[in-house]
Amino acid sequence: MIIRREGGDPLRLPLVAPGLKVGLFGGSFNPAHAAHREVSLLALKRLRLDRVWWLVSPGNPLKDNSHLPTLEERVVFARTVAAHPRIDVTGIEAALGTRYTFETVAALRARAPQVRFVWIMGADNLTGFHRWQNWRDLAGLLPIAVVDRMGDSLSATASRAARALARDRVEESDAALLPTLPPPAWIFLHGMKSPVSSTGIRAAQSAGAAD
Ligand SMILES: Nc1ncnc2c1ncn2[C@@H]1O[C@H](COP(=O)(O)OP(=O)(O)OP(=O)(O)O)[C@@H](O)[C@H]1O
Ligand SMILES: O=C(O)c1ccc[n+]([C@@H]2O[C@H](COP(=O)([O-])O)[C@@H](O)[C@H]2O)c1
Repeated sequence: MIIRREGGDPLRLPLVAPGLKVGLFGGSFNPAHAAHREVSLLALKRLRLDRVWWLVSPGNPLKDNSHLPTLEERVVFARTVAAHPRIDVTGIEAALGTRYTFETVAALRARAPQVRFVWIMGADNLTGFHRWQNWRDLAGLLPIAVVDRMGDSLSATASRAARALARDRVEESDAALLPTLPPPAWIFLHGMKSPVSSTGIRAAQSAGAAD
């Protein structure tokens, strides 16, 4: 399996061991920013994860990707932002040839069956989760941690997916148990309300370029 590490060489799946607790944090990372790092650190701490893998997407299947920088450019920059010994920035989806999260997670579980994977996403993604391919089956593949995001708390917790999965919601005080729980199981983690977004950064960059 190919990922890219420092130096840019194609590599395999990051090292795994039985029982390792790994958070999967997928995104366009166009560009990566401080809130991505903050979400990862929050998940590492609250879920007691061993590692977080950033899955830099070849292209979100629900977004227009015509102006997306190359995967390599996004991975290289994301590494400078992540800069943490327990965060691996990867291009796993390109290596697997998957784009939909359900396919990615199914492939990873098949390749590393003894790893305890958790899907991590911001609250905005819970709001639209019911539009993801096979979202109910995805929720049945691995526990999910949703991290609060400025402007998205209410729409996320009242969303179609949140209502459909209401019985599977885990108390926040049990966050450390989430990676070991049989799916479907999900949690909404408070403690972050960052307004930072890639959209805002791109807008500021364009405004700066126009000056
Ligand atoms: N400020 C934030 N707070 C919480 N989660 C965030 C925040 N920014 C991004 N995320 C989460 O990080 C993951 C990757 O997001 P992405 O790379 O699309 O960044 P983004 O800032 O949402 O980008 P864009 O503005 O282009 O949509 C998603 O699960 C998203 O919800
Ligand atoms: O599988 C899907 O149908 C699906 C639909 C929308 C988004 N996703 C994934 O959600 C993650 C966050 O996407 P983004 O663009 O908000 O950074 C990223 O890993 C996408 O591949 C997945």
